Amino acid sequence: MDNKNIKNAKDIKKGKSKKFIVFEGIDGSGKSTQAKMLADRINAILDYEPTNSEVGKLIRKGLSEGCFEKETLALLFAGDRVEHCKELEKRLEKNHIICDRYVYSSMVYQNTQGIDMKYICDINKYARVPDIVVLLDLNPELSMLRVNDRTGNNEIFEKIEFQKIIREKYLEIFEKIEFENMFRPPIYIKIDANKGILKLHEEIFNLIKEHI
Ligand SMILES: Nc1ncnc2c1ncn2[C@@H]1O[C@H](COP(=O)(O)OP(=O)(O)O)[C@@H](O)[C@H]1O
Ligand SMILES: Cc1cn([C@H]2C[C@H](O)[C@@H](COP(=O)(O)OP(=O)(O)O)O2)c(=O)[nH]c1=O
Repeated sequence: MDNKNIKNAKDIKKGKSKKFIVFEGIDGSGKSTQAKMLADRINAILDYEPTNSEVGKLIRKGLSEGCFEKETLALLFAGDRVEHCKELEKRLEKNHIICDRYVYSSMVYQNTQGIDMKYICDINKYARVPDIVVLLDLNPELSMLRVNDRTGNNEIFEKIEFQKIIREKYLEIFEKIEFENMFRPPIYIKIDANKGILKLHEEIFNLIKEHI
């Protein structure tokens, strides 16, 4: 498919192996919704980060209570990812795996909080590079409207000005800079997420099915 937002498609071996697919985007961009719909459609296992491991639970506590230094959070996210990646290879022998957030979230959020990008990459160096990354791009004013419709407390990151910076950082790493580094995936797809849930799902499925 001729889509200017798909990069590096030549490198992927369609149908040869199960794929590790990652969804990224600002809070409320629709990652969880779309990751689940795609997982159901292609019969994939659905993962997410922070995970539900003990480290992941600690992270969620830290996010809601604001009780960790940013340096500590960066290390906890990396540690949670090490645990997540431990069994990934084995699980990929049998199933596609879709993950809601991954190392790119650390590159964007922890860097925005002031942690050096090289350090973030170093502490995440054992993270497996995904086959496909889907970036859901959305104006934070729209995403925050969606999030405020959700029940539960807003976490510390769910502030509109912060989300604007996060969106820009995603676009920046996606367009050129850090995606050129060790975590550059064979395929990455940027999608305008400002459309209905079903329409967005069809668009994502049509782009992904070319490669799995
Ligand atoms: N395309 C969409 N249009 C309108 N609302 C949406 C859309 N996708 C998701 N939502 C709603 O917005 C909220 C945030 O979606 P969610 O998938 O949890 O986002 P994320 O995982 O990126 O934070 C949820 O209430 C969800 O039902
Ligand atoms: C995976 C990851 C998430 N985060 C942040 C982003 C989110 O604000 C928060 C919780 O993730 P998540 O529950 O996926 O948030 P949402 O559904 O609102 O998108 O953790 C990081 O800062 N670094 C990371 O490496």
